[in-house]
Amino acid sequence: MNSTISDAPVMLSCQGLTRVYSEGPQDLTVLDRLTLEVRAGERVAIVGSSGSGKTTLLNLLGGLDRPSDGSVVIAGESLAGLNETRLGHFRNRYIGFVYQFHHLLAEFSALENAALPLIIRGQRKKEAEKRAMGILERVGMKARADHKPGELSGGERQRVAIARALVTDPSLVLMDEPTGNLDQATAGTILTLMDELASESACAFVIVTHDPALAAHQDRVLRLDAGKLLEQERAPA
Ligand SMILES: Nc1ncnc2c1ncn2[C@@H]1O[C@H](COP(=O)(O)OP(=O)(O)OP(=O)(O)O)[C@@H](O)[C@H]1O
Repeated sequence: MNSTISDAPVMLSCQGLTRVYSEGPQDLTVLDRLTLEVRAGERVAIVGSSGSGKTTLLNLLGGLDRPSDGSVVIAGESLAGLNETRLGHFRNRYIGFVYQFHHLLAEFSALENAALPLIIRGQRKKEAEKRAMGILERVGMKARADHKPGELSGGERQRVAIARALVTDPSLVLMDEPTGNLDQATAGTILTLMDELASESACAFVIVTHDPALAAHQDRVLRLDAGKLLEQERAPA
């Protein structure tokens, strides 16, 4: 970790984080007293085999699911203390999500989709769309801004979802395979944008990925194994 990041405030902290699924015939402990700390401006990749619990972890970090035990604290706020309404406001204010299924609204244009978090926050449409257009330009989607998701390719939809996640200037961005649908050149554009945001606005990133190149590009790589996160040794450059 470079010294600027190690001095930065903690943006995300998990202590004793545990998730047990009790729906089946046997309890399944997917996360087992896991610890995680991510600082402002830091980008952390989470890797691990299929079924190791990466999506489960991401859902807990984003407050989309509640832990069986332990805490998630983001920007000093413990998610356990927030009811669903306040959690919704908190998410809109602090967290950007990029999920594999990007959940763009089919009847809205790329621009309207990207502007939506700002509209929800109460910003005027014109201002929201101006800001959204700026981000769409940075992900190479300005020329397609008027198109609806059904008229876009998978990679283009992914870029709109990334623009939507970043439009609010969030403190923490949670990403699940963000470059999964993208060719190398477009993935490179997204990586550059993430680098810029991490340094410009001290945004913290937690990125779940199977892509070794994407993982290696981040400040730290953590492997999820047997319910815990282990620091992964880096290959020498
Ligand atoms: N709602 C649920 N109820 C019961 N078990 C679940 C539930 N969600 C996930 N699991 C189980 O928890 C384990 C972890 O699942 P999870 O989706 O978090 O893994 P993952 O690391 O994201 O996998 P992949 O890389 O394949 O997406 C799996 O064994 C899965 O079957």
